[in-house]
Order: sequence, then structure tokens, then C-alpha cells
Amino acid sequence: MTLTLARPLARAALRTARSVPVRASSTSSAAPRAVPRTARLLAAAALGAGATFLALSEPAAAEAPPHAKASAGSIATGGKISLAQLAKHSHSKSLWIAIDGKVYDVTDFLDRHPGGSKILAENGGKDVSKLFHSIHPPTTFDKYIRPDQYVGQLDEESLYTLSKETSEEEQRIQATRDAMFGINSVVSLSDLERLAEAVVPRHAWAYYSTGADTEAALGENANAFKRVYFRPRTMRDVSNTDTSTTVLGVKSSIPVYISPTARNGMGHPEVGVRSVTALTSQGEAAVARGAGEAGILQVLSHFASKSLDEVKAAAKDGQQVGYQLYLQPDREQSAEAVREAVKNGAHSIWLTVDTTIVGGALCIIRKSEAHLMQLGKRETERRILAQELSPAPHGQPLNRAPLDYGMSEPKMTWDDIAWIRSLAPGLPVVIKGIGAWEDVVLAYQKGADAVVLSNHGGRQLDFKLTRSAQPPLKTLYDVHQHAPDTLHQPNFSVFLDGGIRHGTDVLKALCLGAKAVGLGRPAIHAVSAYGSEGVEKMIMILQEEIDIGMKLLGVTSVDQLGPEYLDTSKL
Ligand code: HEM
Ligand SMILES: Cc1cc2nc3c(=O)[nH]c(=O)nc-3n(C[C@H](O)[C@H](O)[C@H](O)COP(=O)(O)O)c2cc1C
Repeated sequence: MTLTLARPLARAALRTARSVPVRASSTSSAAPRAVPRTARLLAAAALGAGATFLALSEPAAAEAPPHAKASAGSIATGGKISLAQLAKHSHSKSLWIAIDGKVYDVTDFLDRHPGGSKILAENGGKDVSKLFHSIHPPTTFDKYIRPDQYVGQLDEESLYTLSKETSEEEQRIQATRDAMFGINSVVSLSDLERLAEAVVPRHAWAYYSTGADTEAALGENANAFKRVYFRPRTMRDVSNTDTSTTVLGVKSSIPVYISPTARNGMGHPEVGVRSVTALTSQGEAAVARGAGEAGILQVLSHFASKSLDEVKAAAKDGQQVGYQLYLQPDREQSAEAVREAVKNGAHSIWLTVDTTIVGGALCIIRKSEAHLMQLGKRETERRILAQELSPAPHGQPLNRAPLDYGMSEPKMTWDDIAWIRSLAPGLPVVIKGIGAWEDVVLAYQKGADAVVLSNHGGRQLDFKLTRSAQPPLKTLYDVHQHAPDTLHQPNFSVFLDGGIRHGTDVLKALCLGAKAVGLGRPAIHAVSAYGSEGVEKMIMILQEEIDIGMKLLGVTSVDQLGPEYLDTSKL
């Protein structure tokens, strides 16, 4: 069935929902109200949020903090603030923002905001709750904002107004969600992808879905699996098959784990629910619930929308969550991040090494616009942001400000494995982002517990530019050819991520010696479409596909899989 939406905004929904199979909408056909200016601006500003990393924290306590800002006059001493008063503080000499009904003076934070001054300046004088929560975990707020920056609370009328506001984008998403079929109609991971594309904000999709440069590496990751054929064996008793395994000592229902991906909060359904008092973008917390129900390991991104303690709080008793680290040039900052992860119960530390220059939406950006820059030139994402969502005004002079690239630690070496281990004694250390078999050998020799063969989901180095960003499956094949011993060590695991979309892909990677595989985008699609149940459903689908694949191959447990079940001649 194809999408039929009665509302006037159906056209907008159709733009992204075109190919999404849905049930007929049973919702009311009330026409959307005129979109309030604040909401429109928030939607526009979401562009910036889509462009970057890290995130924010939950609302502060309901009562006014004791350190109300003296310079704010009567307002600061307990008076409530209206949206009109807030709007007056929208310039660099006095910049206020409201988050969860509370107003803060961020004038002196403007030039220090790690996400750049531009986005803060654009949102001065406004309620930024949703934007803030979709990209910042709670700890961010406490780390950067002093109690004396609190100005006061929004008044009741303003809170009411805000609670009623929905942007055009939110209305589009809601209409599409209303027309979507229920989760039990989902058949494959590609269904989840199509549904997610239709229901996540446009800026978030630009961030989630794109790859570097020509996106050849992105495409090749999945295509490589298609060039490897099975050689099934028959006439074997396959009545009882077991898809389970262990991943770094964690019992796992299938040989799959959730790869770390930043900013899951941007796409999760509850982001669309606006309530000043209860903003609930669940992101990675919902992923944790889904992974917990289905029994697989989740690795939390350094740049997650939720902090590790929030994710652990959402997880089941005993559920394990790994923590991924981007090493920073400020080593003490990274050391502190690892110590905090250990304190919050991280199961393992996953050091990402394929992003000495961090990739992403802001990509290369002008120094005047942000301190935190990203590389891995994602043309499609840039184009969506720069040409579709926020086109530069015609006639503006050429911006000649120097380019800057956000670097994670460029001086990282193999000796850093020992350094990480010293900060997280007893925890497995995983090196993520290996693109050549020689580096697997080095990681093993230098004491890593595991490696992930990965090109970051094709988001960093496009393989057309250099062979080093070859599909991870090809890297695995090279390991199998040149360093097979590393695939059979009791205390060393080789994982792979990138392009896994079917249970049969998982089986092919295991046949070539991977102990397990990671899923990046599929988990984002699943959580964006259906929250934690989406993640559970994704794992159920894979489990079924793995089970069927094993039976048809003639194996009953994953450790029976080997290269003899594959024809790799076309790889
Ligand atoms: C007022 C309190 C805020 C604090 C304490 C804060 C803090 C931070 C921090 C620490 C980062 C860097 C994260 C990292 O290490 O990657 C960051 C990035 C960012 N922030 Fe904020 N922020 C605040 C408000 C906002 C607001 C109101 C917006 C949007 C309207 C915003 C949008 C962004 C964006 C887009 C990034 C870029 C992240 C990236 O590059 O991926 N922030 N912020
Ligand atoms: C939107 C997005 C954000 C990502 N963020 C991170 C991250 O914060 N840290 C990291 O190590 N890898 C990150 N990755 C890479 C994934 O961990 C993984 O290597 C990749 O997504 C695997 O490819 P797949 O998406 O085809 O499964 C990200 C990938 C995507 C798509």
C-alpha cells in the first residue's frame, strides 16, 4: 500500500515518505495551524544541531537555583520571564536562552561554546530545549554552565505557548508517523531504513545517512558482501541450530553488537514530542533497552546524546555497555573521559582510530563559525545543509576566513593502547577503525583485546581516493590471507562493521574469521522508527535470517562457520 495522507502537509511528508509502505491514516484531518515564528526558527536552527556532535543534559531541578543572576534585576530575584522579554536578549552583548522553562545568560559562553558561536548566536533569545536535548547529554550542562548564569523561569503563559508550538517539520513527521504501519509489519532492515528516512528530521537524516566524498566507500561496504557467494552443504541434520556466541565475554543472542554512533537523540521518536517540562529524547537509552531485551552488546559513542550513566540506568540489571573514545589532543580530557566511563560501569573501551580528523556535517568550516570542526568531506550532507536547509544569502561576500579541521589526537600511536589500559585496568580495549591487515597484527602485538575492521561506515576516507578505505570485508579477507593466526587467538577478537544489512552478511563475515559484527546505521534506523522495540525487532529479524542461513548452509553453531562455506573469487 502506498502513502495516502489527507492533510495539506501530505505533500511535504511525501517528499521523504515516497517509498514507505504505510497503512491508511486513521487520524484526524485537522489542517495545521500557522507555524509560529519561534518554531520556524527552531526548525531552521536544527540545521546546526544536525551538523555536529555532542550533547546535552536533562533539565535542571524544577525550583529556581539559589544563585539567580543579580544583574538581571527584578527578574533575577524571582520574577518570571516572558518570551517577549527573553527575545530582547538575542545579541552578543546580552544573550539569553531558555532550556526546559529556565532562562540562562550565555553571553560569556558565546565564544567558548565548543559547537561554535554561530549556532548559539542564532538561537539567542529563544527557547532551545529541543535542540539542546537532541545533541547534548545532561553532564554537558553541569560542566559548562555556572549557577550564576541562571536568570529565572519562563512565565506560565510562555510555557503554555511553547507547549502548543509545533514546527512544519514536526507536523510533517507526525503526519508520516500517523500513516505508518505498526512494527509487526516490518520484514527487513531495509524497511526500517525507509521508515526512518521518512520520520527523522531532514537535518538528522543528512547526518545519519551520508558518506564521504563520492560515497563510493559507503556503497562498497554493502556491495562487497554481494560479491561473496555461499557454498552450502546439504544432507546434514540441522534441526537444532544455535545462533548465540560471546562478544568480549558477554553472552550474545547473535554474533552482532551495536556500533557506536553519535547523536541518536536527533532521530528518536520522542524528540518530536514537545513538552517543556518533560523533554524526552531517548536516543541511546532506547537503544540500550532494545539491545538489553534482545541480548546483545551496545557500544556507546563518545558523542552520544545520552551519557553512559543515563544509558546504564535504562539498561537491564547486568546488561553490558561499551564506551567509545575519540582521543583528544588534550590527553587529560581523554583520561578523564575514560575514568568517568569506568566509574559509570563501562564494560570495555573502544578507541576509534580512523578519525584523526573527525568527520561530519560541519566538515571543513570557517574558524569564525565553530571551534569544533569535522572532516571526512560528506558532500551530500553538506549540500543538504548548505543548499537546501540553510542556503547562503545571495550577494554575500566570499567568506575567506581560514579553514580549520577538528582534529582528534593526531599524535596517537600504538603505545596508546597501554595508556588506555592503565586508565581502565581490567577492561577490554578495542581498536576500532582498522583498514589494513598489517594493523591487525600490530594491534595484536601491542596488546589490544580486539580490533574492528571498519572504515567508519564510509564516512571518513572515500575509497576512490585511496585504497586504504577498502570495504571492511576485503580487509577481513586480507587478514584471512596474510595473518590467519590473528583470527584464532583465545584472547584476541577480530570484529567488522560497515554495510551489514542481512543475516547472511553476518554469516559471510563469520566464515572469514570475524568473531562478531557491528551495526551502525541499522540501529539508528530502528530506534528512529520505533524506539527500543525497533531495535529489538531489528535483532529479531537478523536472528531469524542467521538461523535460516545456518540451516541452509548446513551448520548448527556459529563456531562451525569457516572459509570453506564461501566462494570469494569475485571479492
Ligand atoms: C547553553 C548551554 C550549552 C552548553 C553547555 C553546550 C555545550 C556544548 C559542548 C560541550 C559541545 C561540544 C561537544 C563536543 O565535545 O563535541 C557542544 C557542541 C554543540 N552544541 Fe552546544 N552547548 C549549549 C547550548 C547549545 C545550544 C543552545 C545549541 C543549539 C541551539 C547547541 C548546539 C551545539 C552544536 C550544534 C554543537 C556541535 C556539536 C558537533 O560538532 O557535533 N549548543 N555544545
Ligand atoms: C551517524 C553516524 C555516526 C557515527 N558516529 C560514530 C562515533 O561517534 N564513533 C565511532 O567510533 N563511530 C561512529 N560511526 C561509525 C560506526 O560506528 C560504524 O563504524 C559504521 O556506522 C558502520 O557502518 P554501517 O552504518 O554501515 O553499519 C558513526 C556512523 C554513523 C552512520
